[in-house]
Amino acid sequence: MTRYADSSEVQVQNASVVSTLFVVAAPSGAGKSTLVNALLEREPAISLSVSHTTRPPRPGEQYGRHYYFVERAEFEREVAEGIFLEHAEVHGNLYGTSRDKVQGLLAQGRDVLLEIDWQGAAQIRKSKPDCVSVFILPPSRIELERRLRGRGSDAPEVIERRLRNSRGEIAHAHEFDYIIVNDRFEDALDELQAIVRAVRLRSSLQCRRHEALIAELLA
Ligand SMILES: Nc1ncnc2c1ncn2[C@@H]1O[C@H](COP(=O)(O)OP(=O)(O)OP(=O)(O)O)[C@@H](O)[C@H]1O
Ligand SMILES: Nc1nc2c(ncn2[C@@H]2O[C@H](COP(=O)(O)O)[C@@H](O)[C@H]2O)c(=O)[nH]1
Repeated sequence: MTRYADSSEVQVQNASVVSTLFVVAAPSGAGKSTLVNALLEREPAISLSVSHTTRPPRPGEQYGRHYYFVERAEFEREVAEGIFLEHAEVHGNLYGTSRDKVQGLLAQGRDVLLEIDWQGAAQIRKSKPDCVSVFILPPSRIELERRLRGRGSDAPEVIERRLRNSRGEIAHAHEFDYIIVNDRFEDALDELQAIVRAVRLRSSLQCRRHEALIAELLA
């Protein structure tokens, strides 16, 4: 097996498996989770990383499915132990991505998607420069507020805080490889899927994936 150090791409010779790490970020309420969940229905081969967080669960959220909900002291211990590939404080709560889970999936040749904030995306870009990052924008501030309030999952003061923070988050949109405006949902979903498919096609056509065939043809 040939591994490319410090890269999100892992090639397994002969099996020609190449995996990609996708990063999706957005201001709260832009529709990132709804888009990602719909993408995973269309593209079930992508694994979604389940984050650790100190945020209390919303009604209906399950431990291990939506998040690993932990106390702040436990999260801080895990940070000290180095278990996170990236971690950040977002809207007053701590969030982090398990290093072992992501590395394990990539090593198996699975594409992995991280739904994280811009600070985590910046950390991932440093350690995994081949990652593919997408920022989701709402079509307007009024619509962002309408979606956050309409979701009905957060207290009014939490919604106010997230709306206030959205300016600082949107200021980092230009750091991402792609931007999608989530106005008409189906259009945004098609665009997200198009990015995934284009990246996969590009990976499948890379020269190093065909080393075994070239060697066989030259033998
Ligand atoms: N294109 C769209 N048009 C109208 N409503 C939408 C659209 N996309 C998502 N929504 C709705 O907006 C609300 C917020 O979406 P979602 O929970 O996916 O946001 P999010 O970006 O993941 O937020 P957070 O970061 O807080 O988890 C949901 O009620 C969702 O159904
Ligand atoms: N840096 C990270 N950010 C994360 C992670 N998991 C989620 N998030 C981001 O936090 C906010 C709020 O999420 P919510 O579920 O409380 O609405 C949102 O932007 C998420 O993308 C993570 O592991 N690392």
